[in-house]
Amino acid sequence: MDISTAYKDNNYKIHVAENILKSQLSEYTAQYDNVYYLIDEHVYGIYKNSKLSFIEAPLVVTGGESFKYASPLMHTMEELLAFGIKRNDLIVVIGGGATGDAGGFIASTILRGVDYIHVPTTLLAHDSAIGGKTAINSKHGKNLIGAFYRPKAVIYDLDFLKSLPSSEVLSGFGEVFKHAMIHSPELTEDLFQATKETIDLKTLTPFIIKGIETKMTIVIEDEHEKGSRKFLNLGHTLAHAIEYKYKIPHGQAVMLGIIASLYISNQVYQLEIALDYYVDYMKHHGYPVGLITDMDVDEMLELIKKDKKNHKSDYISYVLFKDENTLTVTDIKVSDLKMMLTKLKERI
Ligand SMILES: O=C(O)C(=O)C[C@@H](O)[C@H](O)[C@H](O)COP(=O)(O)O
Repeated sequence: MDISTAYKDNNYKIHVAENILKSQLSEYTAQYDNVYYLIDEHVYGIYKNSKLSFIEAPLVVTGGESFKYASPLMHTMEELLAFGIKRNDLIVVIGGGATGDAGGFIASTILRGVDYIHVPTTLLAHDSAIGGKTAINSKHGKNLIGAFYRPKAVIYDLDFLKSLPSSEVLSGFGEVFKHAMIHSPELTEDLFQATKETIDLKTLTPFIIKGIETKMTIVIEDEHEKGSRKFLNLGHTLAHAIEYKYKIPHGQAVMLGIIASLYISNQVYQLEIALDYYVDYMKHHGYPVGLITDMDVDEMLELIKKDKKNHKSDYISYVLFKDENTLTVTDIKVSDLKMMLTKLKERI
């Protein structure tokens, strides 16, 4: 299936299907004199003699989140410059969300911008590869350095998902779940039902596609996150802090962050969202819900204060439900948030 973006210009396609990488990629690479491949070391280790054997001399980069720091990033940039990369060359980034974020950041800054193609290899990356956000981490927190920079295409070969360990499936599913919640209560309930017992990749394809479409619609209306794109950060305010502190996979932290968002929505907007329904479901699937009980609220707040959505000192901009169908971004006083997170710890 191909999904096309609908920006005013500079559009690109998201190709989603099994076993499409080589054939689909060749349609793009044929247009460039030089193509540089940045591949996550874990992905390359698994597929170098099979799906990726057609790639000659790739740059194999540090796997996962540890690639998203200045030092490994500069190393790869220096390598690209040493090879003589030119502005009219292409970079193909193959890996999960972290590789995509950092690879996209390299493409957006090297020579002030070189074309790139995302080849996401994880479930999580059905989210991060869409919408042109690139990022690396700082000692002050996650994703604090980056740019908006559209790829030339996204080639999502679902075959890669078959080798994912269960912790990665759980992580990616966090973003699938988030997209369903953003889409509608009906889609969320369908997803609950489809995954009541197990999260099985075979049943997820329609939800992944729906997730991509949901995200695309929002990103096209607000590419630079001035308004509705902030809704895509549902659950991320606490998630980024938990992920940064406890080094758990991003989407697993997002699930914990969603619990916090629902609890805070109930408090701020006097809603009656059945928190236990969500908490029990997440515990059943093995999400580390206990970290909410363990977290040091002051430490979390220090990280949350650095969130890019914040625009007023002493207030945190939080994505909340104001009714069961409607998301909103609400500025919450740090002292009030401290009280609510402390109560949530006791509530879980
Ligand atoms: O694309 C977006 O916009 C999102 O907010 C999607 C998030 O799920 C994604 O994880 C993003 O990288 C995190 O948001 P950030 O803006 O704080 O980096």
